[in-house]
Amino acid sequence: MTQAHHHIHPRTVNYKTQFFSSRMRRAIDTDKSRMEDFENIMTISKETYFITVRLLHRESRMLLKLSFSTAKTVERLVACNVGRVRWMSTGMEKGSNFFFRQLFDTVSSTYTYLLGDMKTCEAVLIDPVLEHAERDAALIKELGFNLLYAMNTHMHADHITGTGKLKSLLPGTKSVIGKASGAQADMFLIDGDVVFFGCYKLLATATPGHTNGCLTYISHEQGIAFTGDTLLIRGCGRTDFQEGSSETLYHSVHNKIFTLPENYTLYPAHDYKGQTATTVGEEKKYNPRLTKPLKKFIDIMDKLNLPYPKMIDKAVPANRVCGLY
Ligand SMILES: N[C@@H](CCC(=O)N[C@@H](CSS)C(=O)NCC(=O)O)C(=O)O
Repeated sequence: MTQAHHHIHPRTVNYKTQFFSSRMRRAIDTDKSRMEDFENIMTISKETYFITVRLLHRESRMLLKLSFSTAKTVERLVACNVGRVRWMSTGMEKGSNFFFRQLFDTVSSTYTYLLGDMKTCEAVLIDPVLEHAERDAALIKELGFNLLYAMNTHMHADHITGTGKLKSLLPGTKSVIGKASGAQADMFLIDGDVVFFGCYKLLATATPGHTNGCLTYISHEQGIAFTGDTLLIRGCGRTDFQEGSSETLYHSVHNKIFTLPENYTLYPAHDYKGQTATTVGEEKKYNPRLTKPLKKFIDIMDKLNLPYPKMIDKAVPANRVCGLY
């Protein structure tokens, strides 16, 4: 199922709407007299309403941000400083059963992400690296997770995926990749597919350009997205091999990533400068490539002149079978 998101301009909202849970209503009612100025931003998909309400606390000048969905899967209370919009969390606040861990490979500068439901113990791993399969499996076991899926954002060229090895270390794990990647796996995703783990889910969104099969995995509940090599922090994936196309990548980013709410945190597959995450708002403002018009972007990409990844001749054939699925 494909989810289309439309942004409705902020407008006054009746906070007594039936969409609020009693817990949330109580929280607002308790301090009602001190709340001034509220607005809401609504994101509507086919099945869910995501509503963010901003309430300004008159005395402390704190901005309370309440995000929730009518699907009742999420209720977040995020406090941030007025003006600075410093998010305290991305849905990983106290009380949530959402588990998130960013892991790193220093050789290929690859990030691997472990996500889990701490209540049901179901987990997924995004973009594992072969050389760290044992580390990842040990962590998963230690934390008591049951790894459902070893997922790839795309067919990597700079390292061999850890998927195959993880399947043998953690029997029952299924390999997952985009159908358009042309790779072999246990499960193939197309745009709009949803992967479930416990009570959480990831929406697979096609973002081709670096490769044909590139997917961005979005968690609307947590306000986070895993962009693979499509969008890097202040950069983007190269487009000079596999099925690379600068024009396609540009449209993927502008239509599928930059249309997400600006406070969504983005987690890339790589960073070469020691940065760990970014946001949609930051990249829309500061990405030195993707803030440019299409023609200029293509010109920048044509002139990148990057050396081929050292592992490409080994990695691509191995990843065609997901490191043996
Ligand atoms: N030096 C590394 C490869 C670096 C590289 O080419 N990274 C890719 C993503 S992995 S295919 C990329 O798209 N980089 C874009 C950029 O602007 O850096 C190696 O030899 O493995």
